[in-house]
Amino acid sequence: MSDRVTPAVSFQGVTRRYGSVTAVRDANLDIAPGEFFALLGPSGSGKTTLLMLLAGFDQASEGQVLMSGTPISDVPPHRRRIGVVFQNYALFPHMTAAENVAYPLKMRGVPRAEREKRVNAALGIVTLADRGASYPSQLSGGQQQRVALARALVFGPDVLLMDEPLGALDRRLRDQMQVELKRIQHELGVTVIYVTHDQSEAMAMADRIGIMSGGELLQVADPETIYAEPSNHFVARFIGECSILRVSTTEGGKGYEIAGACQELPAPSSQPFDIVVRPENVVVSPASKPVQEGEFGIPAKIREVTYLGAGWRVMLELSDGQTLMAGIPRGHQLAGSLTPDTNVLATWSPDSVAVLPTES
Ligand SMILES: Nc1ncnc2c1ncn2[C@@H]1O[C@H](COP(=O)(O)OP(=O)(O)OP(=O)(O)O)[C@@H](O)[C@H]1O
Repeated sequence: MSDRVTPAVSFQGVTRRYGSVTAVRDANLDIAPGEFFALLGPSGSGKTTLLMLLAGFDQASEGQVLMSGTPISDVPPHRRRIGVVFQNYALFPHMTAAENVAYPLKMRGVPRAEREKRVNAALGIVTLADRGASYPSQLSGGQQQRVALARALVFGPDVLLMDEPLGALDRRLRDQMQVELKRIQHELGVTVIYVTHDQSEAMAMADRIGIMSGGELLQVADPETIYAEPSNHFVARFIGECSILRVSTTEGGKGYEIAGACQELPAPSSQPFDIVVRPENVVVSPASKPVQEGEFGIPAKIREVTYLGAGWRVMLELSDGQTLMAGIPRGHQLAGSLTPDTNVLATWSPDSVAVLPTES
């Protein structure tokens, strides 16, 4: 993010404790205006707590939260210019869609004529202009979530917080809504902070992702960087599939060795280290194939084969017992002979792996 732009949202040294539980620990994070930021992590990692602190439904134990450079601890939730959408829509069942959307405006004392204009515009944005008179029970899950979104957007918030907003929808509808949400965000230029535990959703939608575990922000980066250069084992495993292999350097430090296979390749100075290998970067060849210059090659044995439709996922075992996952596309020369106990050669380009410090 550019240094010149005042962040729409900043968390500065934010910690939140509940008795002996530290829900968020020393969070430091700047989110740019108009950014789509995903908070991704397993259940209980502190994602919702961060949102609640920003929305004003909770107070930090330490540190401060700023919006557009101004600390907001004394600003009540309804004055923070933040819209919130949760997984369970939280629509009022006795109000029509239009009345639901009008509610925040009514609370803010917006006159009737202006209210109607804005409600129609908000329902138009979520492509429900013709359903204003419907009650929530007459709408599908996806439509109800659109109404909730219109209600969060109707007063023109600077920041939109979404906590697992698509969690209750089936896969197909979720994919559609992802595209829709991106369109709306683009159209309005609103800053979005989006909580999810679904890594593919975060990858598909976010400009940047913050990975949380145990109350800590482990890595904040764009999706490509998180995938290609995870900062530790947890991030590597949480985002996509991978194998993490223990590596040692060869004598003289001129190369590295995995399960007895050596290659003259540049190695990091801290030893030993691990590498993260993504299955799509592993090429599986007949065992007799020689290793080409510039690639890392290692003999392996097929342990398990899983058919995925578009190809196969194979689990390979190295001579020291480490496992390596590889993707085999349809039409691959070994497609017909992918059987357990077959000896193969696994190769990859050293550029395609991430290097990580060893973790015990
Ligand atoms: N009001 C509270 N009182 C006590 N502990 C709480 C409270 N709110 C959250 N916690 C604890 O703080 C930790 C973080 O919770 P949080 O809801 O922020 O996680 P999350 O990542 O949003 O999880 P999920 O994906 O399940 O919603 C958890 O251990 C939770 O039990």
